[in-house]
Formats: sequence, structure tokens, C-alpha cells
Amino acid sequence: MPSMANSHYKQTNGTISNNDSRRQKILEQRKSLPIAAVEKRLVEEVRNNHTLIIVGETGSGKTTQLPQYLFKAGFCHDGKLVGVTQPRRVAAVTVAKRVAEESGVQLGQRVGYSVRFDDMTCGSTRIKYMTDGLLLREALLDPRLSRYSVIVVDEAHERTVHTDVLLGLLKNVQKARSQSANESVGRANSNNDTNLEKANGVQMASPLKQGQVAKLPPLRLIIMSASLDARIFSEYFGGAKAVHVQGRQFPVDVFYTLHAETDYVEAAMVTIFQIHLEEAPGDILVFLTGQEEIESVEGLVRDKLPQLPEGNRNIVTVPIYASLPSEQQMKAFMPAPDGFRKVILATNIAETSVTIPGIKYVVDPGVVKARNYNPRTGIESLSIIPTSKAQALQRSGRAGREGPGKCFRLYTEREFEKLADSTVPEIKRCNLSNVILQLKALGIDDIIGFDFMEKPSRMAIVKSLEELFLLGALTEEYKLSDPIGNQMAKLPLDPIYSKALILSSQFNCLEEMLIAVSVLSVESIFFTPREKQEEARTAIKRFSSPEGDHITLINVYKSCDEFLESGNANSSKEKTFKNMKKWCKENFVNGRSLRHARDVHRYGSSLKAYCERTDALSGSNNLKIICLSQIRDHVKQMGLRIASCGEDMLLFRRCLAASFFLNAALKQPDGTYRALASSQMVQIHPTSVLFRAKPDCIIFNELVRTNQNYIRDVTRIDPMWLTELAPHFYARQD
Ligand SMILES: Nc1ncnc2c1ncn2[C@@H]1O[C@H](COP(=O)(O)OP(=O)(O)OP(=O)(O)O)[C@@H](O)[C@H]1O
Repeated sequence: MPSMANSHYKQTNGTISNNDSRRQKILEQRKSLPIAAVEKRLVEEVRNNHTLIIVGETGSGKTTQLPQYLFKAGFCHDGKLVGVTQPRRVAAVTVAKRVAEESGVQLGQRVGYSVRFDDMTCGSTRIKYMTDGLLLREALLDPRLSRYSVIVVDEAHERTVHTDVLLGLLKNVQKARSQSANESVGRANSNNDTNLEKANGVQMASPLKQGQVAKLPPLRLIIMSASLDARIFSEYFGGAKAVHVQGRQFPVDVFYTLHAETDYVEAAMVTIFQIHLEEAPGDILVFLTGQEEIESVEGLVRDKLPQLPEGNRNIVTVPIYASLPSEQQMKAFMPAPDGFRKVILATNIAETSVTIPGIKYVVDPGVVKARNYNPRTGIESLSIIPTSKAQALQRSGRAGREGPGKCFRLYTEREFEKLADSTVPEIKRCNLSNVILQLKALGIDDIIGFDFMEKPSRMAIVKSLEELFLLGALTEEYKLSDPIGNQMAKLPLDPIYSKALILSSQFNCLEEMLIAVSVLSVESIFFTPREKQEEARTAIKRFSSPEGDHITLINVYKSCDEFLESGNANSSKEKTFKNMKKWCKENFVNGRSLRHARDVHRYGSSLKAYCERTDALSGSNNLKIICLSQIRDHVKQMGLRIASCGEDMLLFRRCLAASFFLNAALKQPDGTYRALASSQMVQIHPTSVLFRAKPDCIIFNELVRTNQNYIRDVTRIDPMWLTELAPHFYARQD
């Protein structure tokens, strides 16, 4: 099977083609989209309605076309932007590339994107695709989103926690902007304006200064999806108008199994080979639930290939999931080598918005991995659950984007009928600390009274407020504390990680904490192939620290750095990549994850390399890539002192105890642990280096329920440190 790394792949996606026939083809394709027939009407509706809901079939052209129509119609005059939010970064990036190509402009110029850790925009950007989380962060700096004339919230049916909070926030911003539009500049630039914003729950980060232009046009809001219950959104926005774009571009035939499948992974495998042997050429997109499952199917396909007749072994598999570094995700969008059929193994990251060229077949087992959070116990569980009808529709929609397609649902039609119409909004099943911290930073103090589209439970809100208070982010009046709360809100991380970074500068170990947080932000950096478990265990021992997983992870990271630095100073980028790959393989380290951690921590190198490559191919060399948002830059900008504790890891462990005190556990006589904050009985996960050692007192990173209550990423601490370093919590417990 050809590997994606030594790629026979041609880079085409996202580059500007000078090829006239390609431009012509794109032009014709655009004209043939169902949405093209109603361009004028849609623009009129946007002019006449401050809030508009657009429902249209998958592939009808909403995401790529509407922003271009609005640009053409003058919504970007005076330098204003049309912002389009997506629940996922891969959609924001790939759609922006497509739209730049369609518009015949360089990506990052008139059309750009901005996602966490990667900003491809410049001063002349007018159509900006971004994740919904990123727009929320922008609101911290610019609470009235004054640069935007229109915000399009795409794929709203997904109801991610960010989409829901964003909708609430946008409602406030709209009110504030409509009112300020009626104010005169002179009056609006003083106290009046600030009061008005506060009254609407949106507080200026910094009040307007004399002479600053306060008058803003009303903010237009468009909510879009293919499978959205327009009524709920319309009611929330005071009876906003909904329009339906009729028609889909290409038909997709949907097939169901006759009987329920007991093993969907096996069924997916069989279906892949059936399609390959029996159906016409065309690539296959398979939806699976996570990295592990994807890697296992990759292995199964590889094992099975030699059993196929020689002429039929032309399959190449490509994984795509959220924690995969961007440059590797992009491989899914590249064409397969000539004569090969590409099989993309994806999580629901590829479910909405994206167009993966070449896909003709979709295999949908009808399941998804979902998080669930129990605010009473503080336990997050990950379980595999059936998708909703809306998700099934989105998945099948991926097959009909370039021509007619087929979708194979690995469940019966009766099961489909029983599926829920839409997914339970994430806001009702997640820990809210992060979101509450952001709302507080936006000046929204009354969280319980906030106008959520669907209110999270009171218990979930109270629990998160309490957690933020204990971390020092909120005062006793539950207001954002200064400087800790403010600093925490600025970091694009979970509050507990942000706290750890801030504290580590006082413990002289910010260098080490930066590495730990980066590695913990990605999928596991260890790689244990099924057939080499013993070898992998021995290899990991070389890095393992008797003090626990955090120091072990730092050891891996630093060892790789040392290896790359030793004798490699003048190596080319390619050579460094190659060396790193070799080192990872020898040490049973997951190269993908480690590279990603290095991106998050410091370099942004693989992202940059990817962009530079596409830039070179597009024949231009002035692409502006800003990777400002790396965590390291954030903490530097906050004035935190980046120092290393060197060999003295005691300081680092004390810092972990001071930051993760809410995640401390004590060993019980039977060898299990009691989590001190929730009193839940938990066990150290078998992948931890402390699984056998079982120290008396530990802190952990996360508590996840699978078949047991497992704690992951564990470090040994002295129980006395808890009362010393977190007296506000542990003195209270006595
Ligand atoms: N990267 C791409 N390569 C090739 N064709 C593309 C690409 N992106 C979009 N298209 C074409 O444009 C059409 C419209 O895509 P668009 O994303 O605008 O649809 P949509 O209505 O937003 O769909 P969805 O609801 O599924 O996101 C696709 O069906 C496809 O034909």
C-alpha cells in the first residue's frame, strides 16, 4: 500500500490554478449550485432582516457561496468583514481555501481563515472563516465585534457549546449595535455607550475613548444549516425569518442493512472491500468514532489487502481526526495516486461543511463518540452512542458533492426511524468552567440569568462557578478576579491548565509546565502496536519517571529535542522531519502526536511548512502566516517569567499539587483511590507509569468513565502539600 508520507500525491487543493479550464469549470460549477438561482433574493433578505435563518440541502452552496454574494453586494464596504463560523477547524480551513480559489485570490488576502494556533488573515481580509470558539475569543478584545458587518453561524444544528454561547452573545451584540447606531457619535463615545452595553450584559473591555468612532452599523446575523429545526432558532431570535433553499446538487442513494449489525467495525471493513470490488471508481469516506478505532481499521485493511486478487490491491487509507496535526489532516483532501482508491477513515470531524474531492461513497455505521459530564460527581464519560437523524443526513451529504453518490448505512431503516431528530446540545452535557470564564471575561456576570438558547442545569452552572472560585479565577462575589481570572481567560486552554501555567512562573518551572500542557493537549504521545506490546513497554521505560506521568511526558519531549539538536543544527527541515520520524518509531512514540505537541508549544513548524509548500506551488511567496497564538507567546505577552527548574522536579510537582489540588486522590487500603473533591472511588489507568507503584497520594489530569472510573496522567505528591498549597480548600475539609 503506498504511504501518504512518501507521497505520490499531487498537491492541488487550495492552490490557485492558472489553468483556464479549471477556472471555467469552477465558474460553471458555481452557477449550477441550487443557491445560485436565489442569489438576488437571499441578498435582499439579508438587507431586510437583521437576523435570517437559512436552511438548504447539503451541498447546495450555502457555506461557499453566500459569503461571496454578500461581498459582491457591498456588505464589506468601509472595510467591514463577513465572518463565517464553523464548529470545526478543518472545515474553516478547507472552505476558506476553496472560496479563495473560487474568487481567484490568494488565501490569506481577501479570503482567509482564523483558527486556534493558526491565523491566515491580513488587513485586507474581507471574508473570514473561523471556528465559533475563535469568534468568542475575539469578542473578548472587541465586545461589539465592530469589524464585522455580517456574522454567519454555519452548521448551527450541531449545537456545540461554542455555537450556543455565541448565539447568546451575538443576540446581545446585535441589541447593543442597533441601539448604538441610533446614538450620535458625540454622545456615544462617553459614558452613555458603556452604560448601554452593560445594560445588555455586554461590557466594553475598555470603554471608548474620546474621538473614537462609536457608531456601528447594525450587526446582521445569519444562521445556517442543512438540517436545522428553524423554528427553535426563529423563536430564540424573536420570530426571525427563515428561508429554505430548495434542491440539492447531486442525488445520493441511501442503502440500509437488512439486519442489525453486531460489530460495526467489522461491518465497515466488509463494506469497504465490497465497494472496492463491486462499485465504480470513486473514493470512500468511512465514519468511525476515534483515533484508536481508525488506527485499528487501518491495520485491518492493511492485513486484509494481501488476500485480494493482485489487480485489486489498489487501496490507500488516510486517517482524519481532530487531534491530528493540520498538515496531516490535509492529506485527506489530496487526490489518491493514479489508479488507487482512497479510503478516508474519519471521525465526525468530516461530517459537516467539508467537501473532500473524489468522495463518491460514504460508509456510516451510525455511531459517534460523545462526552457526557455529570456535575454531581465531576466525572466525564465518553461513550459511543447512535447519531441523530441530522448527523446521518450530513454524513450522506458528503457523497453527493461532485456527482451522484451512494451512502451505506450500517443499520436498518427501522433503526434510522428511531433515531433522535437532532443531537442533545453540548451545553447540556459538558463541564461549563471554560465557557463561564469566557462569559465572565466578557462582563456577563449573571450566568444563571444569561439568555441561553437552552439553559444548562443550575447544578452544572453552580459547580463550575465553584470550581472557578476555588482556582482563584473568581472573587467571593463571583466576579472575574484580577489578575488571575483575567490572565486565565486570555489563555485558550482549560482553566485548570491556565492556572497551572500562571502558577508555574512563581514556582520557576514555566518551561516544564509549557511542555506538560502542550503534550497533554494532544492525543497520547505513546504508540503501542498490538503486536509489539512488550517492546513498546520496554521502550517507554527509558523515559518513565518514578514520580509519574507528567515528568515522563516531559522526558519524552526533551529527549526528542535533544536528539534533534545533537548534530542536526544545519539539517534541512525535511531531514529534521525524517530524523524525528525515525526517532519516534524506535522509541514507540506517536510521531503525529509529538509533532502536534511541538506545534502547540513552540514551533508551529509543520503548519508553516504546509502553508509554505502550498504557497510555493501557487507560485507566490508573499503569504503571511501568523502563528501568534502559540501558548508560549501568550504567556510571554502576559509578562510571565519563563524559567526552568532544571533537574529540581520537586518544584514542578509542588506546582502541580498547587494547581491540580481539585484533582487529588488518596490510596485506600484495597489499592483503589478516593478522589478527594468528589469522594468518588477511582482507579489509575493501566497506561500510567504509576499503575503498579500506587503511591499514597496523587494528582491526576482527568477522570473519565469508560468501564471503570479511571484517572489518567497521574503524579505522586506529598499529601502535606495539599494543606500547605491549597489551604482554602483542604483546611475547609478538616
Ligand atoms: N474543496 C472543494 N473542492 C471541490 N468542490 C467543492 C469544494 N468545496 C465546495 N465544493 C463544491 O461546492 C458545493 C457547495 O459546497 P458548500 O460547502 O457551499 O455547500 P453547503 O450547502 O454549505 O453544504 P453543507 O451544508 O454540507 O456544508 C459542493 O457540493 C461541491 O460541489
